[in-house]
Amino acid sequence: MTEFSLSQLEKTIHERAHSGDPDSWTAKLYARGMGKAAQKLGEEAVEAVIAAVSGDRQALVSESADLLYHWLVVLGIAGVPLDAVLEELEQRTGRSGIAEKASRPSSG
Ligand SMILES: N=c1c2ncn([C@@H]3O[C@H](COP(=O)(O)OP(=O)(O)OP(=O)(O)O)[C@@H](O)[C@H]3O)c2ncn1[C@@H]1O[C@H](COP(=O)(O)O)[C@@H](O)[C@H]1O
Repeated sequence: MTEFSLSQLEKTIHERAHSGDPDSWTAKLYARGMGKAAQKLGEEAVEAVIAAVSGDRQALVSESADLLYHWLVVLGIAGVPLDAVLEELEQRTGRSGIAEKASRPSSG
């Protein structure tokens, strides 16, 4: 199990975005703005879908990494912290009733 976390990547993205390093892909994406970053997010999502339906496990791993990176860039440009998304997901675990339904004995 890796120690790496999305929270760590979010911090790296924030640092690189404001680094002024001309070799930084993150800084370039931030400079090009939300339109380009969102386009890249969409492209990576499509590539992940293609990998999934074609059964290419290694490509799915790689495209998923690209997808998560570009998703964090889009969140960063939008000024939405990763924590806001995690809190939303956390709330849904209580709101959906899925856990309650799963623990309820079947009536049939
Ligand atoms: N996880 C990533 C990551 N995943 C993908 N990419 C980059 O995303 C780009 C997407 O590749 P594409 O071939 O789709 O894009 P392209 O064809 O070059 O671009 P367009 O023609 O679409 O404009 C590549 O340049 C990849 O290097 C990433 N760039 C950076 N990171 C992380 O961000 C950190 C900081 O990176 P820099 O900002 O480059 O220092 C790195 O240490 C990594 O942890």
